Amino acid sequence: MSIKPIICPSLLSSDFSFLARDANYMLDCGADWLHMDVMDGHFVPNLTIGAPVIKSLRKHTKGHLDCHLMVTNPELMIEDFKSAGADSITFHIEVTEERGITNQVIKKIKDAGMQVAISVKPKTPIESIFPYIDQLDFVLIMTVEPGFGGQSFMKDMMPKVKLLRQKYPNLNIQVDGGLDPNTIDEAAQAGANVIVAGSALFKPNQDPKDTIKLFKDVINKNIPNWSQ
Ligand SMILES: O=C(CO)[C@H](O)[C@H](O)COP(=O)(O)O
Repeated sequence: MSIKPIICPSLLSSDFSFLARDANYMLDCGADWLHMDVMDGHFVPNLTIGAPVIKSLRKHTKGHLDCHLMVTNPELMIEDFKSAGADSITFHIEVTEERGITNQVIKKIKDAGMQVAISVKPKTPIESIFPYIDQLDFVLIMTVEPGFGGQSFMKDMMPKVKLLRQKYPNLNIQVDGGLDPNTIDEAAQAGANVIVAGSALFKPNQDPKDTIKLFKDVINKNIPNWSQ
C-alpha cells in the first residue's frame, strides 16, 4: 500500500439540517472521506447520529462514509451500518477488549464487506492494539477526549503516532481532534496521514479548499521523512 494524505471532514461540525449539501461541498473542496461521528450518550457524554442518518445521506453522496462508533456496544450496530451504506467502521478498543470480543468485532465488520479500524482514547496505550494491527485497514489515534468538536489538540499523543509509524511504515494512521493549520505540522511530522477535522474546515469566512490543500501539502512534504 502506498501512503497518501486522506482528509476527512468531521460532519459533526456541519449544519445537520443540510448534511448532504455540506458533505458534498467538502468533497468538491478536495476532501477524500466523510467522517461520521456516531455517539451514544453513554461511551461519550454526547448523542449524535445513527444508521438511519447514514442511510439518508447515502442516497445523496458517493463519498466514503467513515463511521466512527463512539459507542459502548459497536457489535450490535454493524449490520445496520452496512445496510445503511457505511464504507468503514471504527470502534474503540476500550469497549471490546474488556469483554474479549475484539477479534470477533473485527471479523464481523470485515465479513460485512466494510473497512475496519480501531481507535484509542488519549489515556489508552497504543500497545493495546498491536495484536490486531495486521487485520486493520487503519488506526485512529484520538487527539482529544472523544465527545465534542472544537477542543484543543493534544500534542502529547504524538509519541503514539511516531511509535506506530516507526513500526508500520505503510499503515494508514488517522488522527482526530483539534487538527488545524497550526497543528497539522506536528501531526504530519509524527507520521499521521489520515486527518479528521471539523471546526477548521467548517469555519465561517475561511475556504475549506485552502485548508484541505494545506493539510495535503504538509503531509506529502513529511512522507519521505517517515522512513528515515
Ligand atoms: O470525534 C470527534 C469528537 O469526538 C470530532 O471528530 C473531532 O473532535 C473533530 O472536531 P474538531 O476538528 O473540531 O476537533
